[in-house]
Amino acid sequence: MEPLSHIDALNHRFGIDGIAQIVSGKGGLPVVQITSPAAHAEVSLYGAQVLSWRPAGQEEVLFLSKQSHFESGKAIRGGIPVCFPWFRAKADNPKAPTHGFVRTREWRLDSLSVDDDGSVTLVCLTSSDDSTRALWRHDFLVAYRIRIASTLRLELSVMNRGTSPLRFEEALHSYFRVGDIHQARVHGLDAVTYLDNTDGNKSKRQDGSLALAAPTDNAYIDTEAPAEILDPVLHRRLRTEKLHSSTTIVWNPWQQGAAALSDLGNDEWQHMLCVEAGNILSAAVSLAPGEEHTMRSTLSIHPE
Ligand SMILES: O=P(O)(O)OC[C@H]1O[C@H](O)[C@H](O)[C@@H](O)[C@@H]1O
Repeated sequence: MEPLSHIDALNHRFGIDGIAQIVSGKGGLPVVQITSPAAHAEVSLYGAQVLSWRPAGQEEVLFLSKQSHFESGKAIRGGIPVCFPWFRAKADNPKAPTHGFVRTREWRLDSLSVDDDGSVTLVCLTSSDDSTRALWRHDFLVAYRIRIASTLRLELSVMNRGTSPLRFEEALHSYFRVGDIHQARVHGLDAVTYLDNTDGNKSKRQDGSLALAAPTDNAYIDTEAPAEILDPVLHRRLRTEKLHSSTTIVWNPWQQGAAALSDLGNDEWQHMLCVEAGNILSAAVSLAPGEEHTMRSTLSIHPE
């Protein structure tokens, strides 16, 4: 008998008839496709990256670039990349991959199940090996629990499996689809201090809701509160709630930044907005040997 292909073997072990199957996605990367009465979703095992989430009766919530690479060694532009164990460039090694190494490696699918309430949960794992130790010397296990329903709940758990303390940054780098970036507003950050990465990380204070009008790369600090994107064009409000995340990053490269990104189409920046749950910069997380930290982000969509 012929050995099963990687995708067939995953399906054989984890597929759920009529609800979840593993398919060969773009570039041959394995993708878990979920179709339940509550939502449709796609999760790439490469990066454990949610690429699509469409609650029943709603339009697609996430932005995915039409020009994205789908290729081993390159990041997928869009959906919800997982950034770990550093965010942006690695402070002591500018040659290391930006946002860490877990978004450019295939994760292991650990379980796929339907819960009593009809929601579908998958758990993906990744852990230290020689290739990660070459970039970051620590021993770790990351478990990512993705619960797909009319809300999308993401829980990223990091465990220190080594014998010395470790310190890491993390983010769930959500790319949201918006009708028109010029008309979208972010609520929930009023009076919050942020570090403006387009201006040497100068400390500034948000006054009222955020309307973007230029390249924006802000790290809002000490913010555990929910944020909402109001989208008058798509007539919806996207709410992001979080737990054990004290940084909210808001990013849009604007026209000039987008022009420098080969994996983003010319006008696509007008239809995306990143509002990310994270712990970065001085909010990096420290774990003693054996300790574990879980950050949660819950997304929901509401008509306006
Ligand atoms: O191009 P990438 O490596 O995916 O990063 C895209 C962006 O991600 C985050 O939002 C950072 O705050 C930005 O500084 C960065 O430019």
